[in-house]
Amino acid sequence: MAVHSPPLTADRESTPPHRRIAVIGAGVMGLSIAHALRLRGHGVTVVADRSATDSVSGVAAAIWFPYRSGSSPLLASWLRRSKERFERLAADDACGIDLRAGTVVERDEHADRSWAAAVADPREAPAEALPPGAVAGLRATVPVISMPHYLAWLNRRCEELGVRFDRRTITSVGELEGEADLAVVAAGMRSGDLLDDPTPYPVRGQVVRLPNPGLTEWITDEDNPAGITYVVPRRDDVVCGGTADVGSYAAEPDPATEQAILERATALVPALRGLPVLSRAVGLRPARNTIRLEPVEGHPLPVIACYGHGGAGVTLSWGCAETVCDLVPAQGAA
Ligand SMILES: Cc1cc2nc3c(=O)[nH]c(=O)nc-3n(C[C@H](O)[C@H](O)[C@H](O)COP(=O)(O)OP(=O)(O)OC[C@H]3O[C@@H](n4cnc5c(N)ncnc54)[C@H](O)[C@@H]3O)c2cc1C
Repeated sequence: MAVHSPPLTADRESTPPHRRIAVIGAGVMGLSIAHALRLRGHGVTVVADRSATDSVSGVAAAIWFPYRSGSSPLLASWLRRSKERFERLAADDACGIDLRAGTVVERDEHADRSWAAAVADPREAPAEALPPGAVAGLRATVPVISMPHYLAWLNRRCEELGVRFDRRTITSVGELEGEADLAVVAAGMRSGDLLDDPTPYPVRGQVVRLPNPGLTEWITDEDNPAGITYVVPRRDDVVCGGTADVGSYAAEPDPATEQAILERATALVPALRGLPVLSRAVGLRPARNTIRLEPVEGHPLPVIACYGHGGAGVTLSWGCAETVCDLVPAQGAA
C-alpha cells in the first residue's frame, strides 16, 4: 500500500540536476536520507560496514521522543516533520509503526514540556497513574516504531527505489572521490572519525526485551533516582530500559544492570513481573552537544554531515533527511 511515496520511475537519476550521492551509514539516519534523496531523483549508494539491525538503530525501541537529542535551531521542525511522516506511515501495517498513548513521568516541577508542542493530545496524567516521587506526568499519543519491522521495511523500500548498497568500511571520505559527486556522513558515533570532529560522545544504553503480555501503553521515567526507566511495548515484545552512561563504550550487557532494570521496570509496570527474558542489547547513543547537519569543507568532494542525534535519531530521522536533501547543491554549483 503506497501511502507514503510516489510511484517509481525508471530513470530518475539520468536527468540533471540529479547527482551521484554516497551516504555513509546504513542506520536509521543513513537509510532515511537515502530514501529521501532517491525520491528527489538522485542516484544513491549507501556505503556501510554494518546493516541497520546490527547498528545502534537496531537497539532503539523506539518511541518518538526527543531524548538527549542535542540542540539545534531546527529541532522543533525536525520533530514535527518526522512525527507527521511516521503518522502517515502508520497507515501501512508493514512499516511496523503504531500510534500509542503513554506517559512521561516528571520528577521536577519545571520539567521541559516543549516536546509536547508537536503532539495533538497532551494532557495531565492522573496522580494515581504515577510512581512514588513523581510530581506530575504528561500523557500523549506518539508513534511507537517497532525497529525490527521498521528497519526491514525501510531497507526494502530503499531497494525498491533503486538505492544501491555497498558493504565496506570507509577510512576517509576522500575514498569516495570519483565514485560520487557528494558524500553524506551519517555514520552515527563514528562520524567524528571521518570528519576530524572529536566532539561526539557515547551515551551507553542497555535494554532487556520481554514478551508482550498485551501492553499497549508506553511509560518513561527519565529522572528516576535509581536510574532512567522506560517500558515500550512493541509489536512482538516489550523493551525495558535502561541506562544513560555518558562516555561509556562498554559493549556487553551487564547482568547486574539488567537485574536492576527489570526491578525498576516491573515496579513501574507490574504486568511485566516474572516474564522470561527474550533478548538483551547495548547501544551507544551517538551524542553531541549540537546536532551536526551542515555542509563540510576541506574534502576532495562536497560533504554534508548528519550526526549527533543522541537518543533521538529515530525521532528526528525524516526531518533531518529532508534538510540533507535541501542542502544538496544544484548541479554546476560548487
Ligand atoms: C538503548 C537505546 C534506546 C534508544 N531509544 C530510542 C528511541 O526510543 N527513540 C529514538 O528516536 N532514538 C532512540 N535511540 C537512539 C537511536 O538509536 C540513535 O540516535 C540512532 O539509531 C542513530 O542512528 P544513526 O543512523 O545515526 O547511527 P547508527 O545506527 O549507529 O548507524 C551507523 C551506520 O554507519 C555505519 N558506519 C559508521 N562508520 C562507518 C565507516 N567508517 N565506514 C562504513 N560504515 C560506517 C555503520 O556500519 C552503520 O551502518 C536509542 C538508542 C539506544 C542505544
